[in-house]
Amino acid sequence: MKNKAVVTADQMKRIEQAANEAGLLYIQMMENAGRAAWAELAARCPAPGRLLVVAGKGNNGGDGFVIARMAAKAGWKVSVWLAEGEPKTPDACTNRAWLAELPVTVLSAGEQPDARGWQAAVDALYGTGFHGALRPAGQAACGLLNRARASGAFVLAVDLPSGLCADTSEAAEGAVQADLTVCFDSRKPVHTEPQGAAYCGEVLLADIGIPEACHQV
Ligand SMILES: NC(=O)C1=CN([C@@H]2O[C@H](COP(=O)(O)OP(=O)(O)OC[C@H]3O[C@@H](n4cnc5c(N)ncnc54)[C@H](OP(=O)(O)O)[C@@H]3O)[C@@H](O)[C@H]2O)[C@@H](O)CC1
Ligand SMILES: [K+]
Repeated sequence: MKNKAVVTADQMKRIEQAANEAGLLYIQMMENAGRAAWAELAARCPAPGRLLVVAGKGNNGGDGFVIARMAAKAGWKVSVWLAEGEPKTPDACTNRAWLAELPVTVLSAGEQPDARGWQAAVDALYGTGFHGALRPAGQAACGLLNRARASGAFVLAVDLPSGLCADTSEAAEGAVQADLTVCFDSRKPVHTEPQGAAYCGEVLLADIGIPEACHQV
């Protein structure tokens, strides 16, 4: 794809809004984002194993539910940890509901999984909506992902590692260290500035189908 401009979280929201108004619905963008991230993970971890998806309450968590669905269909043994409780945004709720039809273990906020024994872990806790410091639940979830990585799991960050601010690259104490970050449509400053990029690992930009014309916002 073309090397697009780096955009802020707010610009990204406006680009997504323009795409939605042009007919590429938000839920389709979430589907495209989750599938693109899953494809990159599957390419790096081709043998199905145990996958942990740590999901937040926003649309970043929604992308994580898409990944969980794709992984389960591909034969992975998938657990989803709702680290901050049930999702709150409509599209994330829809994708959460679709998991009920699959052999996916869903853990509530109070059921923290073990950090060991995962081939891969997906950080779908916070994306562009994160700002400020981590609260206790976020600290626990980011800590778990970092311990899973220390125990050998390959960590994929969805859009950006949780605990980082997309616009300033500022890293909250305890932020996630990823092996791979798949970002969507356009890079944000966190992907290009050294302070943020150090947490991202490899950065891949995925096309989620947004038409070029929608970037003139
Ligand atoms: N828009 C689209 O169509 C598409 C968007 N896409 C995806 O959506 C992502 C953006 O989603 P989003 O805007 O829902 O925000 P998101 O990153 O999930 O975070 C919100 C959550 O974070 C929380 N939170 C924030 N700060 C916090 C703190 N300090 N400590 C603790 N919690 C904190 C906040 O909680 P609250 O403050 O409301 O209690 C809320 O629950 C984007 O990165 C991409 O992955 C793709 O699917 C493509 C289509
Ligand atoms: K994330």
